[in-house]
Amino acid sequence: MTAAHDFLIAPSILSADFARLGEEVDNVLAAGADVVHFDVMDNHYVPNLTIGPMVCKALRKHGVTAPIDVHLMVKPVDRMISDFIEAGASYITFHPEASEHVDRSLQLIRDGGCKAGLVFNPATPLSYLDYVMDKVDMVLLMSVNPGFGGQSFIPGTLNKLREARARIDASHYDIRLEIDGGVKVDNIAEIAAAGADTFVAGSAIFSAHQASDPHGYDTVLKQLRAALATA
Ligand SMILES: O=C(CO)[C@@H](O)[C@H](O)COP(=O)(O)O
Repeated sequence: MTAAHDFLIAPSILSADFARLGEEVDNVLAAGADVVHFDVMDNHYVPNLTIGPMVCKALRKHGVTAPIDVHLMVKPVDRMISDFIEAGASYITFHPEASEHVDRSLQLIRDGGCKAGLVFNPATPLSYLDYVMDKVDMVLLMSVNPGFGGQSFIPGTLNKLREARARIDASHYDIRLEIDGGVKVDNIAEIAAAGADTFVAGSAIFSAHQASDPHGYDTVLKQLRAALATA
């Protein structure tokens, strides 16, 4: 199991104010976030449409140096992989059922100098990892059905996390186990105890910054870390 100090918190910018995206990203990173989680939706693989490589490039140009974790919810995936490599992504993850050639897509990501990952919807079996564990740097378990922020954590994901953690530990590869969907201050410790080491949180973080609480991001990130310390 990953050491507690290795927990990473990745705010999902899906819940940020897109009209002030650069400032929003600066503020969550200044408040102690580790990674920028970047949700790409195509209104085909998932029923929503968000942002593409130009926005990733713009964040790099704006001065963001933190890792950018690009979650591709698109089909097909390979063209977007090349574009996000060029745009400055750090991690690129995709859904295996959205790629005709999973091994090739993983290799494309690594050949471009990025870390590669597979994403599992709540009902997608972990068996997609068979035969490609050596090409994976990240396993991302969705704890909601993809497409929207603000949904509730699906409790069955805890058992799936335990199963994924066992697979990763048995593989002896250096693979991060990320969880995405409905992560909050009151459930993050239980999620960590089930094996996750990287935590995407959208609404929990971005809803914390309000006019009445200008330090909301600091407060919620401290609360998430304090909860993780108990895991
Ligand atoms: O990829 C997705 C949704 O498809 C997520 O990254 C959500 O954006 C997480 O939002 P919260 O559940 O934390 O509000």
